[in-house]
Amino acid sequence: MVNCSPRPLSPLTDSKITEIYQSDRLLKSRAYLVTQPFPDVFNLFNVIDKRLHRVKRRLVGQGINDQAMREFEPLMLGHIDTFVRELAKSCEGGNTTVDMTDRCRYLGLDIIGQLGFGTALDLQTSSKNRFMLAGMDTSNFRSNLYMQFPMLKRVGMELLLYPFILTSQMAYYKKLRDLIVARRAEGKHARRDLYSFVVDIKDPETGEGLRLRDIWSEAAFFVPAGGDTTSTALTAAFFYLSRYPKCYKRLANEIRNTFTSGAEIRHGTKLSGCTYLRACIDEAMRITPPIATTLWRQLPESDNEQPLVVEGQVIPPGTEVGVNIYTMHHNEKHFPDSYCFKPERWLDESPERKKLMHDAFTPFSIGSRGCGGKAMAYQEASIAIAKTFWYLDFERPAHDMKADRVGEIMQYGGKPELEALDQFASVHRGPNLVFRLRDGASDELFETEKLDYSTILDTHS
Ligand code: HEM
Repeated sequence: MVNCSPRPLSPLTDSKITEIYQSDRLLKSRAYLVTQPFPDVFNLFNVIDKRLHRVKRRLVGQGINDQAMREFEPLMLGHIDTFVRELAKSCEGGNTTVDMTDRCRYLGLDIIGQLGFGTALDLQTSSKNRFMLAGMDTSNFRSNLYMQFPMLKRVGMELLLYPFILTSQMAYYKKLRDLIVARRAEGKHARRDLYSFVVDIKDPETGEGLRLRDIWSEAAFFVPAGGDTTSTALTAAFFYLSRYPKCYKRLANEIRNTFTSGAEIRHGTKLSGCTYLRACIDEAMRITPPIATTLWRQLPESDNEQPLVVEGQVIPPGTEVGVNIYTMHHNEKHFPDSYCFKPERWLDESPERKKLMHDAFTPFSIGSRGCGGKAMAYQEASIAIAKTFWYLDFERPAHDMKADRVGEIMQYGGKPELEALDQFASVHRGPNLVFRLRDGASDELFETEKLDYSTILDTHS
């Protein structure tokens, strides 16, 4: 193994995961600070100070907790129905292949735009705002580069990147700013969107509220964090289900025997009873984590009175420690035959083996800095996959070998894997799939176009 980055290696054990990510003393590494747009602007992602983090997290949490998700669900359903209708439209006029990375990213951004600013960005149905994806990619690439090699930012790498930043990233940043300005004009609590919670964040020491640049910085984190992570979970699930026919069949049976209509597919006991669906999502995120990287933590230089011990090793102040998510998810001790897509492992194994798996499965990370949007991610992914299986069938484009291979790499033992590059969030292409409407599904699906989702009430206990 070659360590290319100027970072310490991170030996892999599950007890390290808890000792590092649940430690009260280890904070996010100072490397996160390279993502600050200005030295005095912190967002929920890069804030290191514990007190300020708690204030931000508490307020933002109100916008994405279970209750908020229940209220937001009708609007989420509207975007997911559009997702399925757009897939169904690809069936018209022959076998058109659909790149699922694109489709899932459009869905992700439409949902986060709605949740964040109460606005429909309409990436799924119009190309107008799709430039946001390229801008977001450049922004993630740049942040990841500096997080891995903080020195590059200091030596003026920015000047070299500037021409690229100018074009795509600046257009994306301007769009975020325009969204905020438009939302601000409506008044603070005109809607219960994320903006309405974020805007109440105050510095615990000074009591000062957020400036435009602070809100912009929160948005610059939220859009990719909420919009472009669930999209990877979804893309990966479609990838593996198209390559494992037995899993496809078992999931199709579960969905089609649980529900009696597409409209019934929403948050509630029937959906949470679809245990194979949940196992497929977890297994897809295990093999292809939406964030596959090492989340570095650090003991502050000032914390030097008591030695910090992680698994018997003293961690000196300033040293960065972390466990790589992708590598842990492929640890054979926890996941035998780890390159094989086996949703059954989450259901059929003994309690001891299940514990071993859960100890090592951390796509959302754990501890106080773990993901705030886990409930939303599962809700969105479960409904999108279940609705797709309800209305459609899909398969690989057998007629086009080249299209079929997009995004695929062969791993050990000839196991197919969705190729994902670690740019903090995973970057991928494909899979290309061909869809077919199920018998009798067309009428119900296209009826959804006429629905007013804001009138759908939460009828679940
Ligand atoms: C499958 C989808 C998702 C995955 C795998 C995921 C994963 C993660 C991970 C690994 C972190 C920790 C990052 C770090 O330590 O630097 C994180 C943080 C976070 N995520 Fe997610 N995420 C997902 C979806 C979402 C969604 C949908 C939202 C909300 C709209 C969201 C909101 C957040 C927030 C607010 C944090 C910061 C938590 C804090 O520091 O307090 N995530 N996520």
